[in-house]
Amino acid sequence: MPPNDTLTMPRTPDLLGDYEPGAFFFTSPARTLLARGVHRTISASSAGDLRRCVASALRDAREAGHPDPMVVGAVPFRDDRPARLLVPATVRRTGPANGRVSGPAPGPAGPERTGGTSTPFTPFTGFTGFTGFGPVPAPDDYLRGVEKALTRLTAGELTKIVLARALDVTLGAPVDVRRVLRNLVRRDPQAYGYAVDLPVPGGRPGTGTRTLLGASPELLVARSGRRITTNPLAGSASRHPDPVVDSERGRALLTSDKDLREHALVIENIVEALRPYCRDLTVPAGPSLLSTASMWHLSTRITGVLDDPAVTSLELATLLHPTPAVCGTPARAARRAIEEIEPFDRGLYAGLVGWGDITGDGEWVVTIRCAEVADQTLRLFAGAGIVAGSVPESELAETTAKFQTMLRAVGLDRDR
Ligand SMILES: C=C(O[C@H]1C=CC=C(C(=O)O)[C@@H]1O)C(=O)O
Repeated sequence: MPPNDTLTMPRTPDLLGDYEPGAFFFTSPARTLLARGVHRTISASSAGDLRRCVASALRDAREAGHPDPMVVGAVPFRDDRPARLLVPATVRRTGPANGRVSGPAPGPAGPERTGGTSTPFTPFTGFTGFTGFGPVPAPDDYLRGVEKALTRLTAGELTKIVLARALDVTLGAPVDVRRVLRNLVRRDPQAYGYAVDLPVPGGRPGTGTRTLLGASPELLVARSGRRITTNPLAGSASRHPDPVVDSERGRALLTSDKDLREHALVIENIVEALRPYCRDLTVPAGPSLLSTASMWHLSTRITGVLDDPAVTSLELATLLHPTPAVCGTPARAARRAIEEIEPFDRGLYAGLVGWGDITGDGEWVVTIRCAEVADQTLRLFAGAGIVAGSVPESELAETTAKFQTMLRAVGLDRDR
């Protein structure tokens, strides 16, 4: 057997291969989950209500004899929008998804990477042609939105804001959801791949006609017993197919004053939020580089030990959300400015997606590098952090680069 076969040999069970629309799929560097069926849906009207509803749904499920009560799904960016969380009927778990390569993936020589790494630009072929692209807002309007944000930054109303845009893509045939998910996971093996079944008006849960798909590089929080980990990202540069240029971009990001400030605001906010909950918080002195197939990011991996083991992963996640990596500072002013400037509803984009079990353990990642898929259409989302000194054209280019994660998984790789 050629030595490389060990890298692609199917593991059993192959949960990625078994995924069908209607199910919940989540994969992290530690594990893969495939959840099917609905034991109970969770409806809540606020974040506090959500925590209570989840805790009681898990207790009820155990009392009803459920062998493995767990909550899975996604929580939206805005706390006045409904979450998409449920206790599934069955959950299968295994190690990292089929096709993941253990250890660091090969990449160009260059800056040290302490986060995950991916090799850039592996094309996928065989998709049906597309019939249309619709950016929301139009690129010129996004530039004007960034200008508005810069005015508010100068006026001192804000220190940072994340402005996003959407991209509507129409294909010539229904989207092959299974295939797009497989491409996302294989292309970014260090990322958190996910698929969440979404409600359709009048439809039953689990029917699989609308799906949120993505591959997020950003861990909001994971809890394993008392140990917690968070890995905020902020500060970005796009990858380049030439390894020398690519490495140079990573190196430049590590010393970019604007990106380091953008990153530091996120870390300060998260550390401040976690301190009261942790007896021990380990925060690296400065960021390192993390890469996806499309992007370089500044990354800080923070670990801690919980004072109170009763605090669940979902409680921690909703405590941190929305971090300045998706919203801004001060949070309330940033949220208001986002509502005023962005001409679309973020929905589940920039929220959290993951799982939590009855012990309180779980993994929740930031819902980015994603798209809502329905029939022949996809709505992609991408945002960029704006601080004093941001250049509108660069922020537009950054969102274009972030769209590439989904576009390439669909077999499209033109800049939009
Ligand atoms: C908001 C997004 O990315 C966040 C995560 C990493 C880097 C970011 C940045 O540099 O702006 C964003 O904070 C997105 O991908 O839509």
